[in-house]
Amino acid sequence: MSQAFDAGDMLRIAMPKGRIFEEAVELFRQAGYPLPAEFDDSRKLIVEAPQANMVFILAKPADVPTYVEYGTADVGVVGKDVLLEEERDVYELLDLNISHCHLAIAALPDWQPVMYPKVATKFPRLASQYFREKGQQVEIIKLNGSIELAPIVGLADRIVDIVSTGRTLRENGLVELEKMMDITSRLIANRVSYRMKNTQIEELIRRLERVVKGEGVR
Ligand SMILES: Nc1ncnc2c1ncn2[C@@H]1O[C@H](COP(=O)(O)OP(=O)(O)OP(=O)(O)O)[C@@H](O)[C@H]1O
Ligand SMILES: O=P(O)(O)OC[C@H]1O[C@H](OP(=O)(O)OP(=O)(O)O)[C@H](O)[C@@H]1O
Repeated sequence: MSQAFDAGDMLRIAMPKGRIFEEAVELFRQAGYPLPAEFDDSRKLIVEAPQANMVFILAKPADVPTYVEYGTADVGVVGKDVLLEEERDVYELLDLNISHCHLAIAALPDWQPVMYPKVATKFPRLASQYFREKGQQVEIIKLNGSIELAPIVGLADRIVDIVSTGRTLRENGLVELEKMMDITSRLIANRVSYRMKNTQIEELIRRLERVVKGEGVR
């Protein structure tokens, strides 16, 4: 493997680009880790925060558990939805209580029960497991985004997708049929890093936990 990425003794943190990013950066700052202004407006994918002794790997949300499982990152921040879908071998350390949303089943208001409903989703594993546990046979259609489109254009009878404000469902004329689970973002760790960098990681958990609980740092 290439040695191009040498983080020294800095803690390597996989951060999801996208909507979790800002909240997670704010959380780390509140926890007393000085993150450079570069974070707020940059296209760089590796950002060092020397004063915090951290280096951040900015990845696609769905790839964060992969970087952590393979030990390219020591810890990572990821939505519980992605964590369950990816089924990576990592430790889940802390509920960060950010990026609140829920996973739901939705459809057009005039939906009809059919024998083998087609279900479009970005979360094929989670959706399959959910319907299997309910004893319902469905056909899962994996999509990569704009899931709400599927019932409108006739690709699927139902969708399994993230709902936050409900605006996307509303504006596309869909209704929520069933809430599947609440989702927040989690701190995860590589199993070996958790042992080898235990002091650093435990300190990170302790500081983040205090912010999450609203107790402030120290
Ligand atoms: N509308 C939302 N409101 C709040 N949190 C959300 C919302 N949608 C998704 N999330 C949470 O944020 C995480 C990242 O979502 P985001 O939309 O940034 O990425 P994505 O759409 O999964 O990735 P990509 O940009 O690669 O398509 C999700 O895994 C989920 O936990
Ligand atoms: O309830 P709301 O507040 O409207 O948020 C829900 C929407 O947000 C997410 O989509 P995202 O913006 O990530 O786009 P995507 O369809 O490309 O995944 C999710 O997949 C819903 O479409």
